[in-house]
Amino acid sequence: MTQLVLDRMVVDIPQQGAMSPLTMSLSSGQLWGVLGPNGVGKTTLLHTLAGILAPRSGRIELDATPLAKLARPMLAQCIGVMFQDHQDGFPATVYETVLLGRHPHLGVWQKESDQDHAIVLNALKSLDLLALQNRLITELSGGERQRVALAMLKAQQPKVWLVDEPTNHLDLNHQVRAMEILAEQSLQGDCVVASLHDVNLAARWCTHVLLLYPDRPPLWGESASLLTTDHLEPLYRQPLAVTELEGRSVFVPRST
Ligand SMILES: Nc1ncnc2c1ncn2[C@@H]1O[C@H](COP(=O)(O)OP(=O)(O)OP(=O)(O)O)[C@@H](O)[C@H]1O
Repeated sequence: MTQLVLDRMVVDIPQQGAMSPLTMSLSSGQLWGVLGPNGVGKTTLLHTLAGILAPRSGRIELDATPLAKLARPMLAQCIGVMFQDHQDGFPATVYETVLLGRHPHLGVWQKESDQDHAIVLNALKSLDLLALQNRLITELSGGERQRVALAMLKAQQPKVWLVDEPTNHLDLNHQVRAMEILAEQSLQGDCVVASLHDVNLAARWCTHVLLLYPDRPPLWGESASLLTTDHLEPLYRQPLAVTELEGRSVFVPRST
């Protein structure tokens, strides 16, 4: 059982006043959607949960150990991060890039094992990338590059997944595939946290949501109770209509 515990944790958003503290637990088996308008701090929150940025105040613990005290190799094995922008430092192939996901699990001089290669092939297959495995990542489309980033994260096999806008650039079929992979991982016992702009993807797949408002305290809890027009209209400052489809809520913008 993996648990990321936030105790009165305040995200340090540059040039902003004090944000409301978050006291919550993110656990194995949960798929969290972080929702909120542009600039509210979703990416900054994910970077803070990854230990890349320090919180302004409060504590974050991974399985009862303060994040700041976890050794870097352990952090790299346990927490996987997918950033919004992918910086391609050098022209590696798709296969080589996904293989990098295995590196937190290898010793300094250790070569990748047959098992590592099998994990990489499985990740490539899941993201529909087998045919592209020998292509240079610098020559891929935005959506193909996004799928490589997700495959690399899958190959890493972290216990905690922090993914920033996982469906960015993806066509409808691959959006569904990406959300299915995140849901599968949470069902297999990982803790998954994804920032999302599509409230309908959140309603379909997320078990829990964290709603970050620019002008009122955040709300968090089970998706079924929080994803309502009462909570979402002030979140986006957008009137919404809601309907039921296949037993789920579907939100549509209304004209003002
Ligand atoms: N390096 C930086 N220096 C100064 N301000 C920054 C920096 N990075 C982010 N910010 C500011 O911090 C705030 C939160 O940014 P963040 O990227 O976390 O928002 P977000 O909710 O992920 O937005 P979006 O939905 O547009 O991706 C924004 O006002 C942004 O302008």
